[in-house]
Amino acid sequence: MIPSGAPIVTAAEMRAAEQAVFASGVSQDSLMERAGAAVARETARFATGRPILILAGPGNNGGDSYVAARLLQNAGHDVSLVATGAPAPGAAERMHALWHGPTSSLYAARPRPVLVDGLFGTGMTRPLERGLAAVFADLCKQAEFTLAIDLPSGIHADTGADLGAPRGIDVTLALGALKPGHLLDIGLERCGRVLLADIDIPVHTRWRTVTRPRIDTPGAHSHKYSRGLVAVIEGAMPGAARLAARAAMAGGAGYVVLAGDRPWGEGPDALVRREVRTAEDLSEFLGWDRIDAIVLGPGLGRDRRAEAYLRAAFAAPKPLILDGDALTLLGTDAARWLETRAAPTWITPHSGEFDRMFAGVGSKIDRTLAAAAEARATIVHKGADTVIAAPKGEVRLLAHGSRWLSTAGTGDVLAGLLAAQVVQSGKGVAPAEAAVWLHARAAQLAGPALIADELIGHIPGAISECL
Ligand SMILES: NC(=O)C1=CN([C@@H]2O[C@H](COP(=O)(O)OP(=O)(O)OC[C@H]3O[C@@H](n4cnc5c(N)ncnc54)[C@H](OP(=O)(O)O)[C@@H]3O)[C@@H](O)[C@H]2O)[C@@H](O)CC1
Ligand SMILES: [K+]
Repeated sequence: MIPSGAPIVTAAEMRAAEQAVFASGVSQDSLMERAGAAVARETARFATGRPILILAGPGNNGGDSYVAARLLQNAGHDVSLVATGAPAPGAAERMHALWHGPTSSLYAARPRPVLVDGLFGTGMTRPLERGLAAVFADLCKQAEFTLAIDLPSGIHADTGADLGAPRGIDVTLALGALKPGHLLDIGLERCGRVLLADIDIPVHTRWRTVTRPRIDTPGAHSHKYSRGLVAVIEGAMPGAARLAARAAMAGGAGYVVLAGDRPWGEGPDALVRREVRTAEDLSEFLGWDRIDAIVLGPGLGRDRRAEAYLRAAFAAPKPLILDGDALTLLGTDAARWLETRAAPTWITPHSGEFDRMFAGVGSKIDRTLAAAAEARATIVHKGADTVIAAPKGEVRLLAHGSRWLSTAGTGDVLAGLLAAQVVQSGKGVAPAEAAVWLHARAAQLAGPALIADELIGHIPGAISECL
């Protein structure tokens, strides 16, 4: 469980925020006392009287450990401490000097029921040394409850990459703000439950976790067109487009048209069919001024006609949602193509599609942000760690994704749901954030081993939580 709408900052931004606090007259010691007190509070809450082993690394993460150890001991807990080296000069060293309880070296450490990991936090620069990682993993394994201070040692703060983090961390207490490492890559699965401790460090960022949207009940004068018309374009695999169209309907669009060469195909009776057999037919249809958003890509195919459909959709001056085969067709020229569009565009690649379209280095956030700026499109970079990025620098990270979403068709549902949010809530990151939240919530409501068709049935339930 990760707090919704919580700010996310990189290690460097966190350090800068700390420096600003120091510049305002707060000492490093008092900030470390705040951090250590938060750690002690949460540890005590979960320890329920059991003996505690605290691991203290050489940096300020270790400094937090020394504070927590002292406060827990003063409160009557049975605390022992393991130090992996001499504390760094400054606050950590001073906090070390204030600890008067039992201390051992890592290799002499005996497991205890409660383990607090204060080895490394945002300062991890390289993989854990093998011997240390093995002892640490063993102590975690033998503990009944493990809490990591700020980040599990062995998770890269900015990327979530695995630098040797153990399994079995129950709670990670993020200090001041979430870091990308809590939500990305291996970090997402190794942090356990993430709690956020407010230690009074103001942070300014455009990166947040996805929040529940507020959705308006249709007004007294609402009608099918005012609630938005979504056009979904069918292709070689019509089931995918049908899923997108049904999801747009369930997502609250007022009118959904499925355009393709199967004018009397299956689907709900409320789904309007429009016969489109050629790119010319499609261009003519997309010229209809009632259309508020177009979905292209689910099951489109990659043949000549698909390419011509893509060109027709690009030429239409309407909000456009591109997924699946449309993204594959864009290929490595994606950014060049996308940035030519005057109307807003959203693309929803999974990592394979994203990597085929965009180069880039850094974390998933860095790469998605760079691609969004280059393509001038809002990108929903799907995965267990979904990242939404907009051209002007906003980022949203999904904190409650369901692993059960990794089945065929769930992406088509997301594309349709996104179109429904685009026609209802406008530009940029907001509709993408709403769609991603509803999609994830519908998946939770659908439960394990869900299939995409069932997911659609749970969208209204997810919406009802947003009214
Ligand atoms: N500033 C403050 O007052 C506040 C800070 N806070 C706390 O401080 C944490 C950040 O502290 P930090 O910057 O000191 O980094 P930290 O994570 O302790 O590690 C740095 C040390 O580890 C070393 N090292 C790195 N990787 C290594 C490896 N693989 N194997 C071995 N060594 C390795 C590295 O060595 P070096 O790379 O320099 O050789 C350096 O000595 C933050 O997460 C939060 O808990 C909060 O309490 C708020 C107040
Ligand atoms: K840690």
